[in-house]
Amino acid sequence: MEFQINQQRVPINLIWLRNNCRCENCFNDITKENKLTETLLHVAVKHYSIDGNDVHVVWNDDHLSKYDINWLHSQQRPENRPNLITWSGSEIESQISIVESEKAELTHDQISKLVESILQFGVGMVRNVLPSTEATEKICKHIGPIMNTFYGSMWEVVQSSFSVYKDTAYTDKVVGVHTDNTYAIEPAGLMAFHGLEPAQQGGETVLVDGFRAAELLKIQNQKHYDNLRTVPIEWHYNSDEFLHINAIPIINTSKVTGELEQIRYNTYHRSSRAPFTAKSNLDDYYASLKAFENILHDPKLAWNLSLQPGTIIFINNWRLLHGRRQFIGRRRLVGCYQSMNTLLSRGRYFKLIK
Ligand SMILES: C[N+](C)(C)CCCC[C@H](N)C(=O)O
Ligand SMILES: O=C(O)CCC(=O)C(=O)O
Repeated sequence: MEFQINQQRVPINLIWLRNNCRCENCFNDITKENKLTETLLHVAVKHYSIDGNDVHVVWNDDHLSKYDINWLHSQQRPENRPNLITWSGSEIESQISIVESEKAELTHDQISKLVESILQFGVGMVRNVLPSTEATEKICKHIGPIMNTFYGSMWEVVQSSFSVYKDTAYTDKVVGVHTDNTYAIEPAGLMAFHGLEPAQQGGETVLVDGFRAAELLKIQNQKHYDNLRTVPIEWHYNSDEFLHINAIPIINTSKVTGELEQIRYNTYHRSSRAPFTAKSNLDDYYASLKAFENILHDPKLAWNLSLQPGTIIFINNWRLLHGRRQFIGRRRLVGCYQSMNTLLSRGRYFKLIK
């Protein structure tokens, strides 16, 4: 049905409209929960009227509904998120938000700026933080709850943990750019790193914008892009009692908007199972994978930085790939994972997403 609203003809589905009535019998305005326990299908409008910003509807069963015009419009489209700005290399350093904390406290505006930077660029920083796990945790909790995984909640990257996790991250070797938890059903959305004890030599961090890499792949060869977007590939984490396996494509787009949503790439955790595509397509798939890796490893895309005590870097683990150079001597990072739900919820709280 089309409603004539402010000289505009606005197409509205009546079943949607009736099942989203906001009156006190249909909707709990305290809990924001629907009260209708099943979908009402056989609905018809007896008549409707417009009074300023309100649309009044009388339904065929004489039920009365009132809707705000702006709300009606807003519910016909996906939520708006800050414009994604993709980047290559260290150009990004001057664009991201770097907020200065005071005694591991952040103001409302500082947290909003940090979350906006992470939503836009995939990265943000907090400086002037006491070089301790406790101060790091306090800052991270300003964004929201910390994820507790088999690595623990606040975790550290030190070589002494290798015997538990048996993962290259817990060595002094180079770790190529990757996203974490590719083997998980839901990878951590946000990673915080605080370099409490930089190595004597080496250990620098490398960041790559995976969305920029995916954009470049799509421009270079749509078939390569489609291969990585459609073919599930199996990832695993296999260490004593930690046995995680999941098969998900490398490039994942939103089912609502079609926009890039998640990059999952970690060559260390790619399992031995063949990618889930026709055997006849496997050679092409590996050519697509190689083309993407060539882009990921292009020095022009890399932002090389050194994590120093006092600065926490927050990265969107669904978008940015991180890695590190090999190092000599003792090196200790602390940090945590936080969920994508937490990051996006904070974006809504600060009205960055609406
Ligand atoms: C970040 N933290 C120290 C907890 C884990 C380090 C290992 C991450 C693992 N290689 C993965 O790709 O998920
Ligand atoms: O050691 C680092 O800088 C990062 C290690 C790593 O890749 C990780 O913890 O996921």
